[in-house]
Amino acid sequence: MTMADQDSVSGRVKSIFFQNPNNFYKILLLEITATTIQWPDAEIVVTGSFGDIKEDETYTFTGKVIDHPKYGNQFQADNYHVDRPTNKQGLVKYLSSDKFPGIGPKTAERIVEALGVDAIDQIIQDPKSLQGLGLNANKRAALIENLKANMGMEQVIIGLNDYGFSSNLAARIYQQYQTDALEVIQENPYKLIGDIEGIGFKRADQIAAHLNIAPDSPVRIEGGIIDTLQTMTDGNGDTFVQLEHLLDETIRLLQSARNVAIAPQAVADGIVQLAKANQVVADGKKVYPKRLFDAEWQIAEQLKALMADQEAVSDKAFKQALKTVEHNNDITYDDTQKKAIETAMKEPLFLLTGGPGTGKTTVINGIVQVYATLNDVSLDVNHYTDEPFPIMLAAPTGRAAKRMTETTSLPAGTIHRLLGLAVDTQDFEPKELPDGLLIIDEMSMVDTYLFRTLLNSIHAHIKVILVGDKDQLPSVGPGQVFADLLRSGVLPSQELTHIHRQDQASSIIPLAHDVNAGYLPDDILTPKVDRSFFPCAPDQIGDVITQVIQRAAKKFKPADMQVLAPMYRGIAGIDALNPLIQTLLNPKKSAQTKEVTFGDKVYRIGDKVLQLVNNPEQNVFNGEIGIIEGINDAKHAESKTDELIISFDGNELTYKRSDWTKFTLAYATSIHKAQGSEFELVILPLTMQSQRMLKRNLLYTAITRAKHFLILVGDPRAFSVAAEAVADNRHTSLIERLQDVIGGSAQSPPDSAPEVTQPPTDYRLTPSLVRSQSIDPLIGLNGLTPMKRAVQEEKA
Ligand SMILES: Nc1ncnc2c1ncn2[C@@H]1O[C@H](COP(=O)(O)OP(=O)(O)OP(=O)(O)O)[C@@H](O)[C@H]1O
Repeated sequence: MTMADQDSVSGRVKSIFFQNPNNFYKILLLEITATTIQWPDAEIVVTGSFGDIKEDETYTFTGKVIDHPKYGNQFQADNYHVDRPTNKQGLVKYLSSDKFPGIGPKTAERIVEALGVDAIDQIIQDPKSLQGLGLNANKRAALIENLKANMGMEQVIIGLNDYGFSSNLAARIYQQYQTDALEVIQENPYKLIGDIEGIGFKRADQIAAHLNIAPDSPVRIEGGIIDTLQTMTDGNGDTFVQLEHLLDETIRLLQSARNVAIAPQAVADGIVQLAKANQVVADGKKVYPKRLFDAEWQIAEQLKALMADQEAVSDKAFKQALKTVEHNNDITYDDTQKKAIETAMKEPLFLLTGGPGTGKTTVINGIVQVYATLNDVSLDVNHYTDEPFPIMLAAPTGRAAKRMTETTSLPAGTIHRLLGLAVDTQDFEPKELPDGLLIIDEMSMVDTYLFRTLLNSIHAHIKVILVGDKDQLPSVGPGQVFADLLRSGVLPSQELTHIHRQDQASSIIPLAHDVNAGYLPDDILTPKVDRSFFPCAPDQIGDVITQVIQRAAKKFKPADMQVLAPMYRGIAGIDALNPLIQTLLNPKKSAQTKEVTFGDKVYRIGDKVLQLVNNPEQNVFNGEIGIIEGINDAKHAESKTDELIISFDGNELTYKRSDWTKFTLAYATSIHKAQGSEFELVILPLTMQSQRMLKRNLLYTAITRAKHFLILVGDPRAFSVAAEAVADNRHTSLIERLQDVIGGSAQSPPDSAPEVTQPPTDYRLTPSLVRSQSIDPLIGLNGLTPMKRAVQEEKA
C-alpha cells in the first residue's frame, strides 16, 4: 500500500460528530489547510477508524472521496497522522519544549541530527534508535514514554495498519498491549498467536518475515511449537500431546509456512526453552500447555480438599428424611436411586450419571428435598430476602440451565453467571458463594478450564453434586472431565441404568440405550409413532429433508425442529443444508424483503441462527440458538455499520457486521453444537461420506436431543457403523492426577473399539419417490410407508 497514489486532506479538526465507543470509528469535521482533491468548500467531513483524535489539533488524512448515499460526498480515510514539525528546526524546537522534560536544545539537536525529520516515528517504532546519543537509560525511557503519550495511540494504530492489520484487529491488539504494541510485535510477532483471537501462526509468520526474522530463529520455532500445541490440544480436546507427534507437526508447520528445512533438534531445543520459560510442561514423553497441566493438578487438589470436609449424617436421620420426601412426592425411589440420594447426603461430593429417562432429574429433585429436610432449609425463594438462596443449580449453557429451572422449579443459571465470570474462564475475581448445596447438570459439557475455575471458586462448606451422561460427546474445550472423574474410581458416584420413563409408545429412549450398548435394534427401519427412517443415497438427502420439513412445518415451529449433521462439508453437510432449509422456512418473499449478505450467507428477519463462541458478558454461549429480530442498515445504525439484532430466548443482542463471524445459520447444526439442547423433532441425516466422524457417542448424543420425534435419513450402514464404533478417548492426565492426589485404584479402562461390520445393502430411493410428496415425518400411524416399500422393492 503506498500513500503516494492516494489523496490526502490536511487541516484542523473543528469537531468530532460521532465516535463509536466500541471501535475506533469516528466522523469529524475538518477545516482544510491543504489537500490533493478538488473540493469547493473550506471544510470537509472525514470518516474512518482513528485512535486518539483531538479537536483543534491538525492532522493529515489519506484516503478517497466517496459518495455516501445519504450524506453526499465525504472523505473516507484509510490512514492518518498528526501534523508534526516537518523540518529539522521545528522538530528540535518541539523536542526541547516543556512537553519533554529533561531534553534540552542540545540533546534535541543531537537526536534530530542522528535520526532525521522522522525521528519521532523511528523512536516510537524502535526505542533502540535512541541508544548512543548521549541519553542515559532513564532519560531515554522518559522521552519514549512522553512521546507516546503526546503522540497518542494513533502512532500505534498507524504502525499496526502498516503491518496490514484491519482497524478491528488493530483495535484488539492495541487493547491488549496499549502503547507497547509495536515493540511487542517487533520483539516477537508470534506472541500475537496466543494473545489475540483471530491471529494464527501464518499471519504472525508473515509479519516475522517482514521483520526479517529468520525461518530457523528460536522465536519462530518456539512460536511454531506453541501454535501446534494449542491447535492440537484445542482441536482434539487433549490436554497433552505426545512429544514425537508434537515434533512432527511443528516441523510440518514451520516448513510449510516458509518452505525451509527445520532440524528436529532445533524444535526439541525449542521445547526445552519453552519448558524453562514455564510456557509448556514436558513430563516424560508428554508435552502439556502449562495452563492445562496446572488445571488438571488443581482439579485434583481442589477435589481432595472438598472431599476432606466430611459431614456426619446419621442413618436414622437420612431414612426419616427420605421417607418424608417419598411421601410428599408420592414416589418410591428404586434402590439405585435411594443409594444415590444417600451417598449425595453423606459425602461432600457426588457424581451422578445415567442415560435418558433413568431418573437423573428425579434424583436431583430428591437430593434437593432430602437436603432441605435434613438441614431445615426452606425451598421457597421468597423466604430469602436478605440472605442468598442456599440451593445453587447451574449448567454450562443457558438452555440447559433453563431446562433445570423447568424440571426443578428452582432458580438455575449458567456456571458463568453463578461464578460471576465476566470474561471467559481465566483471571477473574470469583464471587463469594454461600454455604449450601451446589448441583451442576450437563457435566459432560464442562471442560478442564471451566471445571478448574468452578472448583477454585467454591469452598469446603458447599456440598457438590455433578450430574451428567458420561456417554455423551465430551466438552468442546479440552478434557473429558466428567468421564475422567467417574473412571478415576476415587470419587463417590452412582450410575442409573434402569429406564423409568413409563411412556410405552416412546421408542426414542430405547433406541438411545441400544445405540449406547453398541447396536441398532432390528426394527430400525420400521416406522414407529415417534420415529421413522428414510433410507436414501447421499445425493437424495436434500430432497428427502426438503419433503420432511415441508410436512413437519405444518405442525412444528422452526425453533422446535432441528436438523443435526456430523459434518459441515459435502452434499449432505451442514453448509449445504442450511440455505436449503432457509429457503423453505424463511424465503425472500418479495423484492422488499430485508436481507443482508455476509460471505456466502444471506440473513433475513426470522432466521434461526447459532452462536459460535462463548460470550459470558452477554450471557450467550457457544451452541445457543437465537432468532434474528431486526436488521439495521449502516445508514441508520449508531455504529455506522450494518447490525443484526438477535434474540436468544428473549436476551436481545446487537451484532455489528464485524461480529457476524460469531454466528451462523442454525437450521442445520453440528451434533457437537447441539449438546445441552433438546428439540421436539430431530432430523438426523448420516452417510458413509462422513465415516471418519461416525462414532457411538456422536449418534447417541444426536438421538438423545430428540424429545418427541426422530427422523433418521440416509444410509443405514452409516447408522450401524456409528453405533459400533467407540470413540477414542481423549489424551488427558486427570485420572492419573486424581489417583495420585486422592488415592485408590483405577477401574478398568473401557473396551477398545470392536471391529466394524458393514451390512451389504446399498440404499437408494427411486427418483419418483424422492420427488413424490408422500414422505410423512409422523409415520407409523398407518403401517407401511412408501419409504419402507421402496427399500423392500430395491432389495427384491
Ligand atoms: N422411582 C421412580 N418411580 C416412578 N417414576 C419414576 C421414578 N424415577 C423416575 N421416574 C419417572 O421416569 C421419567 C424419567 O425420569 P427423569 O426425567 O428423572 O429422567 P432423566 O434421567 O432426567 O431423563 P432425561 O435425561 O431424559 O431428562 C420421569 O417421568 C419420572 O417421573
